[in-house]
Amino acid sequence: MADSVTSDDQKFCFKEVLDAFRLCLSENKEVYMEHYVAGWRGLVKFLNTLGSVFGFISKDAVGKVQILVSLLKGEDGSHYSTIQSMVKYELENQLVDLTKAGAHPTSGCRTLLRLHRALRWLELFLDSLRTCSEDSKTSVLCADAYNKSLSKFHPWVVRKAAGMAFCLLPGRQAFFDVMNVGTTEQVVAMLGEAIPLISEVYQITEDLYAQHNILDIP
Ligand SMILES: CCCCCCCCCCCCC/C=C/[C@@H](O)[C@H](COP(=O)(O)O)NC(=O)CCCCCCCCCCCCCCC
Repeated sequence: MADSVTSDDQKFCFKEVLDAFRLCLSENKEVYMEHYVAGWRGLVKFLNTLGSVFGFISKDAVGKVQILVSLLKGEDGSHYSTIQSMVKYELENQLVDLTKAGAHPTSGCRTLLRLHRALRWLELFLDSLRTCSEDSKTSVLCADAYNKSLSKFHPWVVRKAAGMAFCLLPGRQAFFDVMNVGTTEQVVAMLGEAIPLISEVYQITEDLYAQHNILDIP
């Protein structure tokens, strides 16, 4: 019994992701970095349960999460408590390469932008998972969401590798099982809760980056 409790604790549960995104927004709609990275950590954990073919995607996401965590925990960490404060601090202190790659390849603004673009893919993918029929193929849903969003930022070779990895995604039911939420109805309900939260975080970040003209950081 104790063993099964322990292994349950270690299992990924989609609720982790939901909770992180629920905590992301402050009262005045700032996005807390701590919870944003916690959301990504949960997603990476999910990805890791799908097998090593997704390793190259997971590695990139982990690297980016680590950069943000180091900034948050570093000596200037107080400036990184929200995405808004990060953008202000890094822009005011010329810590971002705005037009071409240069001295700041790991700025918070650049790193977060990469995850932010992937968040749009996630929003589309989760929404299609929520509404799809029983016989839908997750590989097709995932590729459609990718082609409508993140793919335009990726070179051919990355698009090709991603496309091949998508073909190895488990089917809808196995996918729902890995989410570890419960019945299909419960998964669909939890997706219905998570998607608006993810959308709002996405939109606030998008508007902030647009306002500062930093949506194209190289
Ligand atoms: C369901 C599993 C499928 C996951 C597919 C995610 C979209 C495919 C992304 C392909 C990225 C390939 C790796 C390399 C990327 C980088 O070149 C590229 C640019 O970075 P750079 O400017 O520093 O070079 N990086 C990125 O665009 C960031 C990608 C971050 C991807 C994170 C994906 C996390 C997936 C989480 C799955 C969760 C599903 C949850 C369902 C309940």
